[in-house]
Amino acid sequence: QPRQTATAEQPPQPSPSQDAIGRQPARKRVVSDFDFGRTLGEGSYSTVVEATERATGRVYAAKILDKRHIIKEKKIKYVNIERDILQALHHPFVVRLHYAFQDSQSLYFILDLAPNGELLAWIRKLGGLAEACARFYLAEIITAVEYMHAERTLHRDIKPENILLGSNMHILVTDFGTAKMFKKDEPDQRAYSFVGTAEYVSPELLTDKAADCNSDLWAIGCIAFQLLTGRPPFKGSNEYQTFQKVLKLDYAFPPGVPPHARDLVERILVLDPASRLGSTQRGGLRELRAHPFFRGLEWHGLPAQTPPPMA
Ligand SMILES: O=C(O)[C@@H]1CCC(=O)N(CCc2ccc(Cl)cc2)[C@H]1c1ccccc1Cl
Repeated sequence: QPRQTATAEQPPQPSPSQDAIGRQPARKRVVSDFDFGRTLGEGSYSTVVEATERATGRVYAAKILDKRHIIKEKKIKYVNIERDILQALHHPFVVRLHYAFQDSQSLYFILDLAPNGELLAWIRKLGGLAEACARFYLAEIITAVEYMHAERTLHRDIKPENILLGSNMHILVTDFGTAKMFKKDEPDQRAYSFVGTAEYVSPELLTDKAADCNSDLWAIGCIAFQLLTGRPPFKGSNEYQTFQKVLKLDYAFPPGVPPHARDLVERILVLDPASRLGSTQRGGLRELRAHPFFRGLEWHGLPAQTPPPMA
């Protein structure tokens, strides 16, 4: 590519390998580009540690997976799915994958750091959020899931442990290892290969193993209940007992839940997926925005709003 000679009128054009303002292209990162620090969390197939990029001082969360363990547990497919979906999703409420690399032992996902931890910890600490907080964070969760569904992606394991809080106290949805991204022309937009976490699993997944957008909607209903009361609606002494409660819609509100909030949960936690408020058959999650519980909430521009103080 002969460099064009700069003339008075024609400033030097950056060569194709340089981006617009002449910066170096994004070089493939390697392990030695980072200093790894304290452990932030342990998953069944991964460890998340703080990672500082030496060249810039930027601090990230590094999700490190042991290759031998992944192979032994036959999870290679899930790792590739997580990588592809993280790479494809770009939204302020979805954790961002900055770099992905590997060495002989491990795979590394360099992700946004979420300094304020899991939403679950806040719910437990406060015993449930004040109505204004519950409204705001439920709206952010609905916004994030609506974006994923628009990208033909089912999360399939939405729960307060997978909803992190950034330094600005906005949400960052994480853990896409069990998500499913459909191709544009895929006729059957249902997934048959995975069961989520017992407290948030939908009845249709337990009966006919099929999960779709309405199953993520069910999880939103469970999270709404938990944001308001401090506990998930369906909780048995073991997984089987929890499944029984889900299938029988066996849950009850404690006293003190505002009527509009209760009504919203009751309209989502419906056994028939198509009849749920916000179901794909009823036009999708946007239907939730019109519910009286959200009266007064400005849905547009949530990422730019200041979250209400966590209480
Ligand atoms: O998708 C990519 O960017 C590459 C493509 C080339 C490649 O080899 N990998 C790793 C594939 C892989 C997945 C699981 C195990 Cl146990 C080993 C290798 C992919 C990869 C690299 C780093 C981190 C994750 C992944 Cl999936």
